[in-house]
Amino acid sequence: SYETNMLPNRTTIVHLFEWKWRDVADECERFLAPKGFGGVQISPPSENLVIHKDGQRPWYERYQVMSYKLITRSGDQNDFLDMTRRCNNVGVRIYADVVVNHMTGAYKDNKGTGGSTADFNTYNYTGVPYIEKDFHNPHCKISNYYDVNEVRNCELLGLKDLNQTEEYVRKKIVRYFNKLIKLGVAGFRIDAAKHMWPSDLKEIYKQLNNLNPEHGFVPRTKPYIYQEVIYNNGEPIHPEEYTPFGDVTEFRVGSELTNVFRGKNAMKWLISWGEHWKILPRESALTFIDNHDTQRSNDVLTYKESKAYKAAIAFLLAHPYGKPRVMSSYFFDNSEQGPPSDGNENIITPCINEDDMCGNGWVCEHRWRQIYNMISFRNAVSDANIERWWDNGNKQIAFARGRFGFIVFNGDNVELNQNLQTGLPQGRYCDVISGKNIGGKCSGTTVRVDMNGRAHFYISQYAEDMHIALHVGTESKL
Ligand SMILES: O=C(NCCCOc1c(-c2ccc(O)c(O)c2)oc2cc(O)cc(O)c2c1=O)[C@@H]1CCCN1C(=O)/C=C/c1ccc(O)c(O)c1
Repeated sequence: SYETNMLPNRTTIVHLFEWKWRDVADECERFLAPKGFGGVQISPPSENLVIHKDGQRPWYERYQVMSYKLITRSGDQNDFLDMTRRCNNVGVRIYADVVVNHMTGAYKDNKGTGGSTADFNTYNYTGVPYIEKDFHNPHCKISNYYDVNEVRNCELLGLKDLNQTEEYVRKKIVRYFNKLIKLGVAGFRIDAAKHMWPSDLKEIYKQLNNLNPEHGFVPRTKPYIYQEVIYNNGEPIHPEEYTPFGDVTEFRVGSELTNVFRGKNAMKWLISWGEHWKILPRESALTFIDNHDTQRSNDVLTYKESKAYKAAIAFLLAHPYGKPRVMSSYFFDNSEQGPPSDGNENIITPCINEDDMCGNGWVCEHRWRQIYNMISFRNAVSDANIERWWDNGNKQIAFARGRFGFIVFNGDNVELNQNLQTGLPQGRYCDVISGKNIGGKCSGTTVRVDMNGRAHFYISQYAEDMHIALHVGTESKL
């Protein structure tokens, strides 16, 4: 299993999708560090093609690479270093989303966010430089996901497919990764890893430098690598091909938990959550409910179904399986819509309202009390086992994490009214879902645990949230 390089009592990554580097740095200092977040996944920092579609900049332009220059709408190399310095200073790590499977598709304009140009027809990318020999030949498009050679050697959607088996291409990619390592990142999200040969990736990772001790990393620390491998039932390419040299994004967590928290599958089955559900071994799994891509399909829960979404996230964070990442989005009503921007196509800075939530187009799920309070729950319970599982045989469940935390869910269409054994030390606790401990008083529900660890729980089927969570950290225990 792979070390995430987060500080000891931090556990969770937040994906600040499309945020600017200066805004990430501000968020690290004013919110993420105080709330105990472990790290930030940032959008691809490499120069991308400027795409105009229906009068807007579609979000996926950032996955069409023009060069490895650190110039995007999120900022330039100086902004990047400012972000890593300030975030690492407060113990929040930076994980870069890196796109090295391909360059761009063919497009009517050929301008990059850093001014680089390219001739797509002759596969000539002057900003790197790459020329035709650096791409897979003969050129072909992926049409059959059951042909492993096609998936690796052909173009995804016409995106020019680099040949990572070629020494020159490997060198360019290694140099790009090592530049980011020198600039203080803690690791990488390898975009479209499924479309690259495992042997090539393994060879590339072997040439990566250790993390930069100037950013607070212990000398000789390896970057944390998690690889995007979307597994669809029956496809010949399996995530296990990639786990010998890095972690893998476990998409099935999002789809399975969506089924349960949308009520399609009884919650009681979650007693066996984990490898028993035919998902990756927990030490290799980067887990999430939704990501920037899947949140645009209707296949998984997102901020748009907020009650079920908050409960699914709470379960993800309360359960020891995997290394979780939470999504932080901007509002969108069409699937190609890019981030909130001004009249000059500049991404606008999220504004923070007096209720600590974001405004001007940003959802900022990570600032929802029901979500950030579960980050500190996960930190507080650390690696304690699941104990004292209870369920009503259907859609009401509860479980403890050792003697450090306890969580109850009511997904039924009847009230939950139970006296349960929590295993927690005697005392009064604030439910961190309905409120928080403010100066020794609970702004939401207060739960008394008696000397035998028992407590009474009531959750109406009409309640704003379907769950209650308690833990021994100061956010909860009075
Ligand atoms: O309809 C679309 N795409 C076809 C279906 C999604 O296929 C894509 C997959 C993909 C999807 C499913 C798979 O099983 C798979 O092996 C690959 O990975 C990508 C990775 C990229 O770096 C850039 C891309 O354009 C894609 C992509 O289009 C729209 C319009 C173009 C971009 N796009 C999108 O929907 C963009 C999606 C996208 C972008 C970045 C990602 O990291 C990602 O996972 C998906």
